[in-house]
Amino acid sequence: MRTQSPAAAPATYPAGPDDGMTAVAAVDLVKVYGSGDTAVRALDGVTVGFARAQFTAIMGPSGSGKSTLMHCLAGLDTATSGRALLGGTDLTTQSDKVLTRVRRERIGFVFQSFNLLPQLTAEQNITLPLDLAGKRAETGLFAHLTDVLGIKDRLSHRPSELSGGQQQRVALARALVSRPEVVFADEPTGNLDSRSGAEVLSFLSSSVRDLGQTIVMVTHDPAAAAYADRVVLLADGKVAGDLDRPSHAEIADALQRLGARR
Ligand SMILES: Nc1ncnc2c1ncn2[C@@H]1O[C@H](COP(=O)(O)OP(=O)(O)OP(=O)(O)O)[C@@H](O)[C@H]1O
Repeated sequence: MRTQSPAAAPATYPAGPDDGMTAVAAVDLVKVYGSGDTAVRALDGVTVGFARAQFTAIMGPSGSGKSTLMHCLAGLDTATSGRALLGGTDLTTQSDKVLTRVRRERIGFVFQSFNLLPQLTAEQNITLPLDLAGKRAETGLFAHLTDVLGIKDRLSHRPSELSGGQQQRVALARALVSRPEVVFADEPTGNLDSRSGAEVLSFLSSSVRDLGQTIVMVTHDPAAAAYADRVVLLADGKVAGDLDRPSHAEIADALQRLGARR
């Protein structure tokens, strides 16, 4: 394990978050749910950048703010203060209408529960974000993704006719086919057996190498996080660690130390 690689975005920004290497970033991000005595400070001044063409896992104890951070960076939730930057766009100052377009056109999502539309075929699910944006897939990308993901002969099937692993592979193709600036994956292997989960993680990691995709994944599973180039640890709404290409054992150890600190 190294503490810093040349490709890794620094946790703070000597050159500023618009340094051209950073796909998405939080700058002193604060999120408070509720008010008065019942207020919860889910994010307590998080500053972290996620480099282009890198696979980062976000980990931390339950309630540490992982989902809140991802939701603020994806324009699904609004921060209380600070900045959530996607490329040069500060999501915290955008209207709901702009945020809807940003989510549809600039971000790919992969969820634990697949979130495919049941009435559409696999192919229609994959092309839906492009269809909504009135765009076509980059030449060859649809064929490449469906080939690599092994779903070419399943394209006319509906989700109910596919296994969980196949459904998640359809969701991966949907997330990547528009070449989004970042793919956010929320526990993408949470509903899969270990073999299907390993296939999904291998694909995510190869899409960084082969397509230059930027991926940010929230996970509880150290084995899943070990596929990432970098692991950012959260605790109590703050960044509590930043590991460069850690092994499974190093991740498990860091999580244990965080748990013991509480
Ligand atoms: N809508 C909400 N209203 C009030 N409090 C919330 C809300 N969403 C999250 N929280 C609180 O904010 C804190 C951070 O929650 P968050 O879901 O981001 O953590 P997490 O690290 O993703 O947790 P887990 O691993 O259990 O999914 C927790 O204390 C949680 O109870």
